[in-house]
Amino acid sequence: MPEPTAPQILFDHVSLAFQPGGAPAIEDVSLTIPQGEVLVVLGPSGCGKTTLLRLIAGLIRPSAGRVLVNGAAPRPGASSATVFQNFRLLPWKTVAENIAFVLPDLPRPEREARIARYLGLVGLSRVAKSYPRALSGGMQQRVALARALAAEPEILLMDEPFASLDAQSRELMQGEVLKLTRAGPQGSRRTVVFVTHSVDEALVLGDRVLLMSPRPGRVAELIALPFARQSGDPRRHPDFISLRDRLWEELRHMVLSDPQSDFYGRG
Ligand SMILES: Nc1ncnc2c1ncn2[C@@H]1O[C@H](COP(=O)(O)OP(=O)(O)OP(=O)(O)O)[C@@H](O)[C@H]1O
Repeated sequence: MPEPTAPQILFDHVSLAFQPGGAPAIEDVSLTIPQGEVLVVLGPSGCGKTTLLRLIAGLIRPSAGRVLVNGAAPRPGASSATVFQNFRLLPWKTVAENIAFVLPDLPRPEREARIARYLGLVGLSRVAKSYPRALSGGMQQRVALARALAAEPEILLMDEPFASLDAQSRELMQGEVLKLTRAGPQGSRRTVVFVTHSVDEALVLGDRVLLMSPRPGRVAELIALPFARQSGDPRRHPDFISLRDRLWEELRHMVLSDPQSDFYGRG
């Protein structure tokens, strides 16, 4: 399979401080993400994972350096859609209306077809007419995922989207993300930047893993996964366990050596 090459997302020596002159949340991050890649971002709490997503979404601008998406500064809502951990469904709208809300410009038959397609994909066709309060937290999160997918963005930004799901739903949803991102020829595949705290999830879903170190957030390592896009369960690949152990050890070390971490100096 040919390697994807075009840098759809470019970070060029990017630093960001939330307060002018304050300590940077992320510092000197340089990175290219080709079209169609699934990049999983892993790192201790506070290392700037969400900040990275918000920069790609165009919600914040770098204090130094450049972020480019398709060669231009990103504009909110232009080429990406985000699935947050804290799904933001509108409580006064039904499940179907929540999804319709992000598709205002589509003619009605097409809009309804999209709603049906993506609700089917997340296994929730039967609750289209329900209100969010009638659904479990996990089901609401799947609606939020369907809503982001239904917009069919070029880039899908996922911020711990499965953190609140039960183990079974989480695994099923990971399978759906894999189907979505693996299907289709290069060029038609969606680019995904996926933030997680789970090393296993990172290794199952990613083409590459970006490991970030904290305070300020920097690129600690970029790892091309040897089992990405291969048939079969990546967890059975001979390199899976050793890579998982290594990443765990690096994360553990980062947390134990961070003076601002609750676990500083332990272990
Ligand atoms: N709006 C903001 N104003 C000031 N500081 C902020 C703001 N948003 C984030 N920060 C700080 O920037 C740093 C990076 O935050 P960010 O949320 O990107 O980290 P994260 O890796 O996603 O954390 P977590 O894993 O806990 O979600 C943290 O120190 C955080 O306190």
